[in-house]
Amino acid sequence: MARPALPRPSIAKAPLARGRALARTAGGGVADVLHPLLVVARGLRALATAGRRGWERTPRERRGPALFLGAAGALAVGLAPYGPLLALVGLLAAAGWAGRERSALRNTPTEAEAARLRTLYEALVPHFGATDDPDPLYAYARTWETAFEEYAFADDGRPTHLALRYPAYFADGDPVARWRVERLLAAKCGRGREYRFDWDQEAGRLTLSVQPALPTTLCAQRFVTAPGEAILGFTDPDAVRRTVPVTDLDGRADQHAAPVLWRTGARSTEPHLLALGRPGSGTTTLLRSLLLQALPYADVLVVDGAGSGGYGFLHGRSGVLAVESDPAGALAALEWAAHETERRLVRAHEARRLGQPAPDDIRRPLWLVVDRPAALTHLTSTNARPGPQELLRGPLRHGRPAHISVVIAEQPDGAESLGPYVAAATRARVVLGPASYEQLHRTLGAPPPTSPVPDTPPGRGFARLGDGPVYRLQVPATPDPYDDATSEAQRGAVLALLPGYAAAPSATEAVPSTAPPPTPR
Ligand SMILES: Nc1ncnc2c1ncn2[C@@H]1O[C@H](COP(=O)(O)OP(=O)(O)OP(=O)(O)O)[C@@H](O)[C@H]1O
Repeated sequence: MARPALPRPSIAKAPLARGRALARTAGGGVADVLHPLLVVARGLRALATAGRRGWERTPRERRGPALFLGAAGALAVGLAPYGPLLALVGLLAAAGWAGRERSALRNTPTEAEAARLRTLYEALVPHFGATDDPDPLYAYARTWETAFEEYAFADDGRPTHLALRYPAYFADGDPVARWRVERLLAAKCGRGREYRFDWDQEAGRLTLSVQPALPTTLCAQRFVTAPGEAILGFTDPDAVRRTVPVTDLDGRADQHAAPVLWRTGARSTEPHLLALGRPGSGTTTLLRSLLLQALPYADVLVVDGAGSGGYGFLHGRSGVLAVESDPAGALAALEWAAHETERRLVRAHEARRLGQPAPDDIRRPLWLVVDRPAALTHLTSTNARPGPQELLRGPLRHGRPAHISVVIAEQPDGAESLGPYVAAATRARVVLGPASYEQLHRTLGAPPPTSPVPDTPPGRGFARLGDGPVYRLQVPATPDPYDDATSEAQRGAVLALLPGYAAAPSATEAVPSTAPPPTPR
């Protein structure tokens, strides 16, 4: 990328160099005198940040008691003889320790570590250096100490933390320029790990840190959510403000996890969801998880375009209108959904005209869950009936006022054939499994917060709701209970969430298997 030319210095070089040396000596002296103060200030800042993070991570219901305990402790210290003085000394000691710990990030590196830092620095010169800068931060003639402020290494010698300064003229607002630097650092620091890059644009500082894997020990269960809320999966504790109590696969209860919550319904700004993932990445599992969460308060209609059979366990359950996995039935179900959307809109409109509340038969939410609609597109040409895309249009366009949520799962190569309408109407997005930076950026509309890695466990990916931030995501395990490979514990967990069988006549009969007339319910 063309870098803007820098203004040429207007003063002579020798006086400039002398002045710079003088400034450096004076700066060094002042830094020595102020060093203890700086350590304490840095420690105070670290303590404040840790306190804020701890507070954000504390579940709301525990904040009251925590506040009470804190206030009681402060009162006890205030009333004790010499209490405030001792507290101040303690605080300064703790700040000194925290500040000292932080500066330990910059211990003298071993020879191998120094070589690694030198390699990193030199690799960054083409990106951060500029030939017309008279005093460049990055140049082959200089050393890494000029730009690297903090670093830490794992036992295997690979960097786990790096904080560096970059020049003001680097285009840090340009995602492509940033991505080039991130890709380079991820490659040089060691592939196969997930790196997070925090660009402090105001200070011109970039921090790289290795991200721990998201826990994969959560399985389907009754989550504490409001009607209309669905948990897409779980993310980093510091990425969201809310936590929910969960029980993990080992049966350990009383834990809290950070959910990525998707709000559906009439007030949702992202009423429909699109999940993309390569085969085996876990999109069917995500859909199963969402269906089990929706069933307590909504009717669901499942269209299994690929005919995977992964939803068979839902057949006949209360609230399950139909599970269609053969192409003809799938198209008929989509046609029914299109008519049902119209019916709901007409009924809502009538009620509004008469000044009455919305009638009961349109209030119960309907979830239209479509797994791999692209597999159905070939039917359009042979049957001369509207194809899945056209049939999805009504529910996608009018779903919100009609209380209809559409959830679509597709493979990345099939997403192209879904057409622009589906892409425009699905503002809640999930990408599961391995995906390139470009794919993630294109699908989510924003760069991922961490460098993508080639090997991810099933159900691992990224999620974005509308214009919000991009979250790392791990979907809770929700296997097909009729699959032989499913463990007893997971089978029991899924079956426990299923509603009872629908009383005869089954609601399934509401969904005809041929092109239907509008069906009043
Ligand atoms: N969140 C998860 N936690 C644990 N295992 C998972 C998760 N998601 C998927 N799996 C496992 O990965 C495998 C593939 O999952 P799934 O069938 O959901 O993938 P898919 O993307 O729908 O692929 P396909 O289209 O091939 O069915 C299954 O064995 C499933 O149990």
